[in-house]
Amino acid sequence: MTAEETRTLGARLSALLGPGDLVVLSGPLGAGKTTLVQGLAEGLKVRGPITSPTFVIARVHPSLSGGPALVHVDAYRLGGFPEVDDLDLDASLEESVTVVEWGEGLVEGLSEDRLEVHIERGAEGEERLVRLSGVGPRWSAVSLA
Ligand SMILES: Nc1ncnc2c1ncn2[C@@H]1O[C@H](COP(=O)(O)OP(=O)(O)OP(=O)(O)O)[C@@H](O)[C@H]1O
Ligand SMILES: [Mg+2]
Repeated sequence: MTAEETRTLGARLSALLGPGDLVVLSGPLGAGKTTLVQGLAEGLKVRGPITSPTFVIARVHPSLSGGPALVHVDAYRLGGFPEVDDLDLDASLEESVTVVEWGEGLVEGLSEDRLEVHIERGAEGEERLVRLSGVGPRWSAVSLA
């Protein structure tokens, strides 16, 4: 899968997402997490650009189409719970789609429901393995195939 195809996957996934949803992205450095968020942003029609934050850890991308905003968080530099709490993600959670890179083990407390997306690099250059799993009642009846 190319980076463009990862973006397309993100755009397709965005069709499943609405206000209140939490997406937790995991996978090693350079796996394609931010690339997938770029696709989500396209699909959600929010204001870009989606970048890998250097200093800013959470960025709000307002909708251009009257839909929910995208809150993009990169928790890579966050040390743990106190810092996550400082971001006040719960304040925007209900009306936004919240997507957290490196959020595993940090943000599960925000919501009983979450969509987990794990991206692994394959053996060759652009190869990627993407695993989706929904947690909680919100996702129990949603087909992710
Ligand atoms: N199939 C693919 N899917 C996604 N990215 C790919 C793919 N093939 C190649 N790439 C390239 O790999 C890089 C992925 O970078 P990206 O910033 O999306 O990763 P990341 O998981 O967010 O990294 P970080 O952990 O540093 O945040 C990009 O340069 C992208 O062009
Ligand atoms: Mg990234």
